[in-house]
Amino acid sequence: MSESSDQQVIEAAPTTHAKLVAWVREVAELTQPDQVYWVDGSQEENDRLAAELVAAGTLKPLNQEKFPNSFAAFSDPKDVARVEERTFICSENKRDAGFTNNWMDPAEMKAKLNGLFAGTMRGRTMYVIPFVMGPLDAEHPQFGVEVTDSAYVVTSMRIMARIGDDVLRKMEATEAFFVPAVHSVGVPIAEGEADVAWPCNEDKWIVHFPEERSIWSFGSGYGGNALLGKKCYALRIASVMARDEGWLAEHMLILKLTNPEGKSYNVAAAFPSACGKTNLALLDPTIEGWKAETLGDDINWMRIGKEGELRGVNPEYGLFGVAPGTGWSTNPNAMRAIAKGNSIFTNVALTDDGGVWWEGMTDEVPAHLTDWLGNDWTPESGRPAAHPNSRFCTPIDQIDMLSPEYYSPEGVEIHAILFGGRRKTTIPLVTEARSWTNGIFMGSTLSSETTAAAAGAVGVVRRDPMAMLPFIGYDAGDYLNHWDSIEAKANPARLPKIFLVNWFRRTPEGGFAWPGFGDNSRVLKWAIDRIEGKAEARETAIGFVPTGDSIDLTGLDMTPADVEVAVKVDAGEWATELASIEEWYAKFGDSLPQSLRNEFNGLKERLGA
Ligand SMILES: Nc1nc2c(ncn2[C@@H]2O[C@H](COP(=O)(O)OP(=O)(O)OP(=O)(O)O)[C@@H](O)[C@H]2O)c(=O)[nH]1
Ligand SMILES: O=C([O-])CC(=O)C(=O)O
Ligand SMILES: [Mn+2]
Repeated sequence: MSESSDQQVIEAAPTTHAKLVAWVREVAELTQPDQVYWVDGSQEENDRLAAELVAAGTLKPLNQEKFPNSFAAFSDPKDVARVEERTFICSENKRDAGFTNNWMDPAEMKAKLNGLFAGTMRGRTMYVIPFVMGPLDAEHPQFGVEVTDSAYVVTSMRIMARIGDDVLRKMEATEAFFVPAVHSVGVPIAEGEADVAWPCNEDKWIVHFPEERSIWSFGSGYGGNALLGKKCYALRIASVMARDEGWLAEHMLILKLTNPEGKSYNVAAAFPSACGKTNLALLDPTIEGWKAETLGDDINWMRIGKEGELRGVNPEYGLFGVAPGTGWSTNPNAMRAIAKGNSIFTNVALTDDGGVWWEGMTDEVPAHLTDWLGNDWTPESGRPAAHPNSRFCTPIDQIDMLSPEYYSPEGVEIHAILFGGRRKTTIPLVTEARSWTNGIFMGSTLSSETTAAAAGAVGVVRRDPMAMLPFIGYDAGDYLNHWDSIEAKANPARLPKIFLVNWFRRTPEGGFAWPGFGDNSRVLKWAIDRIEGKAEARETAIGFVPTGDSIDLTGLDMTPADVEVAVKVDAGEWATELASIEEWYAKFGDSLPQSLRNEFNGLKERLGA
C-alpha cells in the first residue's frame, strides 16, 4: 500500500481505539489491499455486499418466495471442510501444544506467515469486522476483530457473530482487548485480471498463537477455516483463556428441557463434528408433556457462578449446520428456521425452481437437480447431490424454540453434561458416570467414526476427548487436568451429572439400535429422572445403564428387550476397547492426570481384564 493510501486507512478508521487502528494499518501494509473497509454490520451494507457477491458469481440468489433474502454459494471442490493437518498451535514451548496439535516455533511461523501474507490482498478490499463472542452486555465482553479479503466471510460472520458498529463503540470506550484475527483467501488479483467465484489457495494455513491470543488464516474461504470467531477463537484461543482464568470453552450444544411438572433442566452435550449437536439442540420431544428450548448448537462457554454452579453461554449468533440429514421429518425446527430466509447455503444442490435440496431434506427425492458441482443430477446419478459437509448458515433468532435465556449475559445453570460419539458397536445408548472424575474419564476416551466435517478418510474410529480433539488450544493432558480441577472449584451439590451417549449403535442385524432424533428426548428424560432419583438403572463395569423398562417407550415400536440391546455392555467388545484406550492414553505420556489413569485401572479391574 502506498503512503497516501496508508494515510487513508487512518482517516477512514471510524474509531479512536488506537491499538486497533495501528494493527489494521500494520496488516494493510503487509497485505496491500486496494482499499480498507470498516464493516458497520447494517442491513443496507449486507444487501450491498450480497449484490456484489451475486455479480461476482460467488452467491446465487434463491427463489425469494421460498427462501427470502437467501443465497447459495459453491466452493472450490478442494475447499469444502476444515483442514486439520494444516491447523497449528504455535505456543512458545512445543510441550504446551501437546500431541494433539501441529506445532511450529512461533518466530519461524511468523516469518512463514509474513511471506504468505505479503501482498496477498492486492486487487481486493480488506474488510475489518469488529465482533463480540457472547452478549455485548456481558460483564467482560469477549471482543475480536477479523480482517478478511472475502465478502462471503463478512456476510457469513454477520450471521454467526454479533458484528459491527455497536461492538466497535463498546470496544473503543475502554480501549478493550480484542483477539486479532487475519484472514486471506490467498489469491491476489493482478491488474486487469478477473477474479474467480470462489478464490482459495492450495496452500492452507490455520494458525493460532495462544500466548498472544492471535489468529492467522490463509488459503481457505470455508466455514471453520475462515469464520474466525467460531472454531479458531471461541474454541482454540478461548480454551487457553479458559485454562488461565478457570473456566471452560467447549464444543457443546445447550438445550433447556422442562418436564411435565414444570421443572427445567439445562443439558450441555459435546459430540464431534457432524455427530448430532445441531439436531439435539433443536430437539422436538416425542414424549408427552416435555418442552425443549434451544440455547446453543455448537459452542458453550462455562463459568463457575456465584453459588458454585456451572453456567453456560452460547457465544455464537447463528447456526452453521450440516445440511444433509436435516429434514422435515428429522429436524422440523431447523427447517422452519431456514424457511424464514436470511440464510447462506454452501455446497447444497439446487432445485429447478431456484430452491435448495440436500440428501435427507425431504422424503421424496426430486426428479432433477443441479448438484453442488453445477452438473445435472437425477436420482439415477449414483452420487450425492449435495456435498456431505454442505451447510446452512442461519440467524439463531429464527429458531422458534430459542430460549429467551439465550440472550442472558450470565448464561444458564448446566445440570447435565453428555459426551457422545458415533460408534457402531461397544458404546451403550446411554451410561451415567459414577462420579465427576469418572465422567471426565468418559469424556477423555470419547471416540467416534470420522465424518465429512474434516478433510480426510470417513468412518475411521478416532479418540476425540470431549469432542475437542481438533480444538484444544493447548496440551491435551493439561486440558483433562483442567476439566478434573473444576470439581474442586465448584459447589459439589451443584455439579452436573455426566452421561456418555451413542445414538449410532447398530443391532446385530445392522440397523440403528435406537431411532434417534426426537426420540432422544426419551434418553434425556431418563437422565433427568436419574438426577431426580426417579429412574432405575443397572450398575455395570462402565457405569449405570438404563434397565430395559426404565426408558419411556410410549408410542414407539420398540420393546424393553430392544433397549437392552441398545445398552448392552459386551465383554468381548470392551476387551478390544480397553486395549484401544490403553493405546490412546499412552500418547499423553506424563501429562495424563493420575486420576484418569486410576479410572482406567479401576475399569480394567471391574471388567476382570
Ligand atoms: N441416526 C442418527 N443420526 C443422527 C442423529 N442426530 C443427528 N444425526 C445425523 O448426524 C448428522 C450431523 O448432525 P448435526 O446435528 O448437524 O451434527 P453437529 O454435531 O451439529 O455437527 P457440526 O456442525 O459439524 O459440529 C446429520 O446427518 C444427522 O442427520 C440421531 O439421533 N440418530
Ligand atoms: O467448523 C466448521 O467448519 C463447521 C463445524 O461446525 C465443525 O466442523 O464442527
Ligand atoms: Mn454444529
